[in-house]
Amino acid sequence: MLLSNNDIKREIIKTKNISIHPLIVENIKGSSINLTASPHAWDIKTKESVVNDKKKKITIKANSTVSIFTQEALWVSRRIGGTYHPRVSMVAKGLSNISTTLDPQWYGLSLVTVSNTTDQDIVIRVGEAFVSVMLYYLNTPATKGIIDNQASRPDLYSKFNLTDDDEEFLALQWHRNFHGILEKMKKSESYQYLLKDKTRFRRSLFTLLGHPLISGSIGGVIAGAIIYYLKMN
Ligand SMILES: Nc1ccn([C@H]2C[C@H](O)[C@@H](COP(=O)(O)OP(=O)(O)OP(=O)(O)O)O2)c(=O)n1
Repeated sequence: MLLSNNDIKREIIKTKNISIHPLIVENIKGSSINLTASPHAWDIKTKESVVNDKKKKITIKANSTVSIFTQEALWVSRRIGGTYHPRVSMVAKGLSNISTTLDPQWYGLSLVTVSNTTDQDIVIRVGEAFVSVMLYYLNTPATKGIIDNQASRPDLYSKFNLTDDDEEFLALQWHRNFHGILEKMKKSESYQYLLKDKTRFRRSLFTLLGHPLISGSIGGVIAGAIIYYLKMN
């Protein structure tokens, strides 16, 4: 089942299935969450950084491909999986599709690779939302402990020529473990803001009654009560 904005917000508040830091509430859309570009990005051919000196712009040269780290680190539990998609506004500029997967139990930054299919350079601003993640509840939880990849993908970024800044950021511990992401998120103003508003994201009684297990149980209790009443008379 695809998560709506209310599902995502509710899960973030509960901290049992999703954590994200930094949490930008405006980037939670109807049925996805947008992730933003960090100042850590490289051309996959030259291996060099494609971020300008002021750390404000990422330039994707004509017909080239770059890997960009998201600013956000994400953790999902065994009950959630996801898919990465480009934003329509990015595709309209001539950037390629991004169709990759988010495994249950993943934690870390995302390294998103995107190609410029045009013969003109394309700029992504640092902090600009450039990829959407759609999240799904899994029918049954994935097997505990199966995580194929290391947090924030050192297997992939170690191939690039990292600047001092890149090295410093990628060595930070908070985005490399589940607790670090959770603790940072919980202390953030945006999390506190969501928390204050939490009653808005609770499942309504109507939605809960629609759940097969709950409606079945209520039906059973009512049927039992009727049978008991009829027997007594
Ligand atoms: N654009 C993306 C998509 C996913 N991931 C993270 C989250 C995923 O849970 C994890 C693993 O994704 P894949 O399994 O697709 O990675 P690989 O291509 O390395 O495959 P495999 O795990 O089979 O080696 O990488 C990422 O950093 N950037």
